[in-house]
Amino acid sequence: MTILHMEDVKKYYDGECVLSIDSLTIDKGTICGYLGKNGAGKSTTIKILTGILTPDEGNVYFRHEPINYKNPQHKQYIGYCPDYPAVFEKLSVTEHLHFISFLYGVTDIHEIERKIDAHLKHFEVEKYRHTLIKNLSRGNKQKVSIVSSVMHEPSLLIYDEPTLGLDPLSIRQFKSFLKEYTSNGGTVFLSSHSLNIIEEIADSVTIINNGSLLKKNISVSQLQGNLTSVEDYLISVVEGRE
Ligand SMILES: Nc1ncnc2c1ncn2[C@@H]1O[C@H](COP(=O)(O)OP(=O)(O)OP(=O)(O)O)[C@@H](O)[C@H]1O
Repeated sequence: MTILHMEDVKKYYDGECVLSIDSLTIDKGTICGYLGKNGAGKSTTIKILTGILTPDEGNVYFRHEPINYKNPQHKQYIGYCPDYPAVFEKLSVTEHLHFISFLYGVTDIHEIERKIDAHLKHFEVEKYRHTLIKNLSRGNKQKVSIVSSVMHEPSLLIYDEPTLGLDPLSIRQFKSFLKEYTSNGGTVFLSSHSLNIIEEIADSVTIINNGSLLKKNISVSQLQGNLTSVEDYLISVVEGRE
């Protein structure tokens, strides 16, 4: 089943077309890796999917309903994490997570506390629960940002380079976090230059270059079956050899 679908979407900056996607579908319950060179258009796509940016042409459908960009209701079903810690620096970790939960209409304090405990434990940052976020390291702020994105139990996670600044142990925790999330029916659209993460957890990859999709929903296990790494595949596609 398709959870998100883009159709004939275009975005222009200063009259120049930086994104032109004829169609893109994200299937429920999968982890879709979104790959491409610097400046290819990944963040622009993600900002359109999350409702941060409005497309200049075309439509985006969430659960088959067109998104109304003047009032993007689908935001409440989406967890977004950019490549920088999207956190309120002046709040403590728990204050921040309570605040984000309230913003999304989650009001059961016990339920919020239960989630905070579980997620902080998962990322081994529970000792910082009362620390002001401004006093955390960059990587720990990023973990709080990741946790913030799931407090309202979204059905779709859209992540733009979420592991920037995470150490190898935290990256392992991040991978198991996403696997658990999808095992409970969640869907993930993950832009990342860390191809080892994509190789390990993604079901499929979609490749963008110069604002257009070159490959869509290519099965990672099929690539592995052909003894092709995601890295080799990405480079050969971008260089026009695939
Ligand atoms: N606010 C803006 N004004 C003008 N051009 C922009 C703006 N934001 C992005 N662009 C341009 O749009 C194109 C796509 O940028 P985008 O940030 O989507 O790339 P990306 O694939 O996410 O790159 P990276 O891997 O470096 O993060 C680039 O050419 C970029 O210079």
